[in-house]
Amino acid sequence: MQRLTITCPDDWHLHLRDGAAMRDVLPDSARQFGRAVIMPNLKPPVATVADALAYRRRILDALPAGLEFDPLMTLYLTEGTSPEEIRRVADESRVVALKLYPAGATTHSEAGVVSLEKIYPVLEAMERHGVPLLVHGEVTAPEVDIFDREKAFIDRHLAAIALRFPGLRMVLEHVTTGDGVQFVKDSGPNIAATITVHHLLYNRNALLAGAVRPHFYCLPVLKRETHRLALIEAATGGSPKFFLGTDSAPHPRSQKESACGCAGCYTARAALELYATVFESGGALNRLEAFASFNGPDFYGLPRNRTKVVLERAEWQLPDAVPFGDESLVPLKAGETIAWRFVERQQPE
Ligand SMILES: NC(=O)N[C@@H](CC(=O)O)C(=O)O
Ligand SMILES: [Zn+2]
Ligand SMILES: [Zn+2]
Repeated sequence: MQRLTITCPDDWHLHLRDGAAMRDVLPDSARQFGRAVIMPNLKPPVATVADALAYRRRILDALPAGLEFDPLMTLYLTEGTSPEEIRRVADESRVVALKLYPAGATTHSEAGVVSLEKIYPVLEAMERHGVPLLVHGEVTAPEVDIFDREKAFIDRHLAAIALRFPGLRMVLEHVTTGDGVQFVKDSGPNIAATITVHHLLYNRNALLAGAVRPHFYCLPVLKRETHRLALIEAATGGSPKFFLGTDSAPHPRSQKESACGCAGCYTARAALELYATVFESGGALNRLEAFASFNGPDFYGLPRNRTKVVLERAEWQLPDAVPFGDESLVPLKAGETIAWRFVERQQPE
């Protein structure tokens, strides 16, 4: 049996939700990942250090005994965020970044930013204090085609922010295009990106060819094959600027299989196994550890994990659905057989 032992990975972009739904999904992530950057798009948003620490406490209270998991919290950047709040973030190691959602770009982004110029004083404070800005990089202008919204965001906004705040550390979250990859590669070491496993596995045909398949609907939306190949090259190519961020985003089945379905793929059930599959088919299994376990902590200035995880090449079948509060949740690859299986986490000797 082929086995793969790597340093315990982290998930640098995760949606855990709250309450009973969170209790159902949290173990999937906490089993595989040592830490995760927890997205703040709750309703109401996690907007202050006090909110983030209260949310972190709820996560730790919901963590099953025996699992070691460190939630790295983020704040939702609004036009009301104050530069003083940035100083509080800089002084609080349990809060690691702020998340920028352009208003209307994605799930629970109503509280997001309409006018980027309004947050320049906050960006200036973040640059000064070394606090990273995590970006959902899509414009929302109705005349811009949904498949072009990432590139338009880079051209219209991200490039200008990078020029104006040259020391600002930024992560282009869930990068989905060759244009995004190129922007990150051409930028300094202060700019990086996370890559989801669903954008590595699928192009937009999965969503639209033959039938509309709502479980493949996420934002940014899946792109054409050339972009998927650019993402694979970025993830497996050895650059330290790209790291693992699942963007696992659970929504109840009833809200996915709907005339107005929510955006988000639930990938946490088999996240590491699916990344392993992608790296294996790219002939780059030896680079999985850097992508999953080294590049993220190095960018954030955090220590790499000391525990290890073991995967084995053994087939298993994902469930058709899993519990999610009062509802059910359909994982990515529901009912399908996959090639890698997570075995265990090992303590250092
Ligand atoms: N990725 C998604 O499609 N959805 C995310 C929000 C986000 O990360 O944009 C969610 O919270 O559901
Ligand atoms: Zn997003
Ligand atoms: Zn997300």
